Amino acid sequence: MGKYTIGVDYGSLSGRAVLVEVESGKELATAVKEYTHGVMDVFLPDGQTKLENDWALQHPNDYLEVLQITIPQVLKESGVSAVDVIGVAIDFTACTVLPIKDDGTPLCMMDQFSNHPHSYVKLWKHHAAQDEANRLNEIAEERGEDFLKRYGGKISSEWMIPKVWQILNEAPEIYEAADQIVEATDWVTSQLTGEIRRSSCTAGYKAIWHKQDGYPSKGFFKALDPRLENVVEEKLTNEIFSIGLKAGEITEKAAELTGLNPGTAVGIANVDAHVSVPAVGITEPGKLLMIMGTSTCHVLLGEEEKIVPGMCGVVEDGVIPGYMGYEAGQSCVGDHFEWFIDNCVPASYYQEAEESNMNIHELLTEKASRLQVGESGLLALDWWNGNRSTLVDADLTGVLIGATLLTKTEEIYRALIEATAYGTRMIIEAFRNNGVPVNEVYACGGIAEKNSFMMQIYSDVINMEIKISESSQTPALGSAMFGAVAAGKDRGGYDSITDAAKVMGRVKDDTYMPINDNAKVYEQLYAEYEKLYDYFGRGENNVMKTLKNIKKNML
Ligand SMILES: Nc1ncnc2c1ncn2[C@@H]1O[C@H](COP(=O)(O)OP(=O)(O)O)[C@@H](O)[C@H]1O
Ligand SMILES: O=C(CO)[C@H](O)[C@H](O)COP(=O)(O)O
Repeated sequence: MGKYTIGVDYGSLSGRAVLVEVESGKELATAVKEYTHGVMDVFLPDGQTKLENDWALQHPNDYLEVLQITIPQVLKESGVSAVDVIGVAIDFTACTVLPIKDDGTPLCMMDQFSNHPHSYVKLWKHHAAQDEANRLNEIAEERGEDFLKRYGGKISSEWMIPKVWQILNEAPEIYEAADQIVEATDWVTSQLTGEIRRSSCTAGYKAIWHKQDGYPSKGFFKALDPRLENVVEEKLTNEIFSIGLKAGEITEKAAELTGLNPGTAVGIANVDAHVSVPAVGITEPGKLLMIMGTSTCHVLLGEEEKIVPGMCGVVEDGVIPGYMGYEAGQSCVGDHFEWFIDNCVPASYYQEAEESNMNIHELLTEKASRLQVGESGLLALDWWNGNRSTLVDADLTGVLIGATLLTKTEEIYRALIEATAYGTRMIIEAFRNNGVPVNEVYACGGIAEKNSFMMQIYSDVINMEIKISESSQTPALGSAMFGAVAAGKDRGGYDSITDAAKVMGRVKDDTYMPINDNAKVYEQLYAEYEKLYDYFGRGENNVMKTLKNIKKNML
């Protein structure tokens, strides 16, 4: 009898489940549920409580709806009986965090807090804790804190401690009422198993936890704010579980919600980017995976703990047990194009797209692909949502240089694509220059799947071959693999993620190869990008921050 495993991937706008055959890695069914509340960045669900600039919240009930709708749907669509599903695991955007009570109830789902913005889930791209991040980085630097090096020299405002501190600063009553502040991936997993077991992946990359040293010292937290001295014991926990372990089993309550059998193995939770690595078959150093969607994450394995300025983090066992897992990223990739189509594309283009039976991205891509490299005379910086790597500064903003009265919409679209490719090259060079080899490049995610023109640009800009994931649901497949590992070989799964990757992870036969002539021109353009990057990003011209301050004072 065949055995099956389910992975659920929670993205920025929707959750997707995939049901996979364990012995072949074949995906039998997929189901998607858009979040009912989407991303809340203007109002709370009451439609009245206004959110400030740089906020991005979600509703935890949307995550439970994903389980309730997609899991029964993949079971039904595949015709697989729940008895034959041996494991399940999830992955999530991160750092996406929420305050909860000890029994798992999110504060925002309690009447007294439902109108309080700080009681909701803070999505990874909630950037309103930048002040806290800045202060944290200053204090850590003054104290010579060793951990800073492991996070590329700076802790991002997207990560756990700045977000926790923001809650404490702006809503001490919420901080006080929370028994724990937890990553959404660990919370949803606890809704399946009945117990919170925090993952080494989320703790390591997002909460400054280290396998040998644990969290930063009490002295450090006290230096941030005396009220934070015991934050680990009071709101986090010292007990961290390695990815690849079993988090528990499906409870009776979770069985009712999902249609799975009680007792089904549940894997320790993962992050969407990291979980994708084994799903493309990577289990060794030197192979960088780009997970390209709303944002892009770059994940890479290494043998040793090297210090790479501006990376997001290096975590032992953070991706594949036995290796150092490196992460870097760009906070705005798909979002870059989304902003453009929402704000800068004339109605005539939409009309043309409709007449040509294309979506607007496809039309703009098609028009942009008719241009020669360098023909538009444009160059952009990809910082519309700040810069995660290598500058770690959410206060940086976008730049477009070279526009004239003749500049066309598709030229700007192409310049924005190119900007994200230059940003990726900057990251690859940072790894290489600091002793972490990048010998091969892989890509997965919505953009790697949907936009081959963009992938060709990336190949030309980085001047390397790019291999593409075979799965269109790579993170969900990775989670399904971790579900099979949680079940273990005795129950029909695998004993390690490396074993699972050998069978279940794969890439397409067709790859992108750099086009020499294009690569030569991109070399010149990249040199100009590098100059702008340093000029605006490293303090020579702080105009972006000055403008932000003026804007803040006007609000
Ligand atoms: N053809 C396309 N070319 C470039 N970007 C696209 C295209 N289609 C969608 N996008 C962008 O991709 C992002 C969604 O990526 P996806 O991987 O599906 O989601 P997520 O990152 O939330 O997992 C959106 O920001 C959207 O603007
Ligand atoms: O920080 C991350 C992972 O560490 C991701 O950028 C975040 O999870 C969002 O992912 P996506 O672009 O797929 O929505």
